[in-house]
Amino acid sequence: MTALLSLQGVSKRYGAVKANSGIDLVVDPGSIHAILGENGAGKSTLMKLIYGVESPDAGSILWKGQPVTLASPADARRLGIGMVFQHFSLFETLSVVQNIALIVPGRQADLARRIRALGAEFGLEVDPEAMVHALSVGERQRVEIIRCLLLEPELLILDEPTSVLPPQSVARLFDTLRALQARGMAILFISHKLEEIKELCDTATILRGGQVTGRVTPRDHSAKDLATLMIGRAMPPPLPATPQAQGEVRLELSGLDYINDDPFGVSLRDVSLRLHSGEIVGIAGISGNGQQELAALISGEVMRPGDAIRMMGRAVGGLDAAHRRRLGFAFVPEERLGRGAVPDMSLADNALLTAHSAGLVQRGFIRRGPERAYTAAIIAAYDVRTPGPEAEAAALSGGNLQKFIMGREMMLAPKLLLASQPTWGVDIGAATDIRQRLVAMRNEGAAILVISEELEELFQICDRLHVLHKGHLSPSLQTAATSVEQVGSYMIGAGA
Ligand SMILES: Nc1ncnc2c1ncn2[C@@H]1O[C@H](COP(=O)(O)OP(=O)(O)OP(=O)(O)O)[C@@H](O)[C@H]1O
Repeated sequence: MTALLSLQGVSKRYGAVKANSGIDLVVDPGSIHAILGENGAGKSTLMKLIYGVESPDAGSILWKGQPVTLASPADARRLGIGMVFQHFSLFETLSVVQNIALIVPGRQADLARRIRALGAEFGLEVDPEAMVHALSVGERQRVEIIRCLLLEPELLILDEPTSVLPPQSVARLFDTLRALQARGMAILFISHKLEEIKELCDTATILRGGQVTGRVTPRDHSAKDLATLMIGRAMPPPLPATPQAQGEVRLELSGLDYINDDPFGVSLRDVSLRLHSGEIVGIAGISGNGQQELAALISGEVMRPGDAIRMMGRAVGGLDAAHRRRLGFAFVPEERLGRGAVPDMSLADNALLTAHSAGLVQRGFIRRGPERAYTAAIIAAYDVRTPGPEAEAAALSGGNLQKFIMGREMMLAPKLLLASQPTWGVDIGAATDIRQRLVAMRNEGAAILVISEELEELFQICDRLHVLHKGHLSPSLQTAATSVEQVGSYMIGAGA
């Protein structure tokens, strides 16, 4: 059988960083092939070379046995290669169908019909007329996947497609991918979720430090084995949460109502919760059920004067984000690039954005030395793989940028931390580390609110859980006394 795609000795460097070196890869038609590796191992770079976003410095790429030069994604698409990116590439001010029409030929009315049909067939429902800015991360990803499928590729590259999908959608997506495979499509699948890889993929290529370090059949290995192969060492054991006496209330929402004037947004109804010092409370739920709105109201991105939101004992509804931070609040937003970090600014300047109170500014001037030292400390403590504080945020791999943003906020030792999707895109070793640090902060008395779609994560670190569904918050559930099934039924609005 001629390989659909083969790479021979492919290398790519960015300055001093060898992102890929001497990579050999063979992708057969109709196979689902995983690319495994820790954050910064070079997975995304490799996919960019295959999709024509970047050109290799050395080596060759063969498509159906013929050498090809992929000078742009348009070249790759012409051959039959489609890609869904980890960072979304949709225009916020256009509707779903308008975005798709930029790449997929056809009249908008026909496209809208096909979008609905594909959505229904593959469990990727999305309203073709919805404006992208009003969509949740999960919905945006659905749009990206649909856009690719409409072009009927022979090779589909998926860069962490499941990281924002709820469990039910992951199962449906896998059914979709198997159906596509049965029609002969090959799939390159990047994920940090090893159980998913074992379930879905026929073969896996493991990268470490930009080189291929192994080729395995994932089904024949335990997730623990795969993790060890990937990170080159054994995983640390989880840190148990020590029981805590309940401390003071650090965040209190009482009957919070929020009428969203965006017709595609979610309104919040009568949301109440209390978060004490020394506890981690999780907000579970499928994305697009009010998580963005809740985070915006708590962080101060959206202000609503009144008494419904209290932080550290003060009504903060009318205070802006900077003011809330001065009370000891820190925030990790869901979107890393854009909200979490300014892409074309250095890491040092990105650190300054929220850490200026940590002695980095004097009489209005930035103190470059302390700024650099502070950033270097984040990089070291959180194992952020980057050349240093001067690197641009956009040059970091997705997981490393997430580690940096989490580190930046946790280094502030806040009294109250709100973290949305704290380990999104982070490899299993680093995710374990971030969760351990959250538990350690809690053990030292911080109050932590975690918004996550990963139930496993929430069950692992939270003392209590609430579930958000269509803007309603479930009652508080003690993690030790609830079950995945009970939380799952709240997630789909079926109550307890
Ligand atoms: N545009 C760029 N400029 C400079 N360095 C880059 C650029 N893109 C990637 N790199 C570097 O190349 C290396 C590989 O990054 P890549 O994004 O391919 O990793 P990854 O395996 O996909 O990681 P993740 O799991 O975190 O997404 C990293 O050290 C990264 O910092």
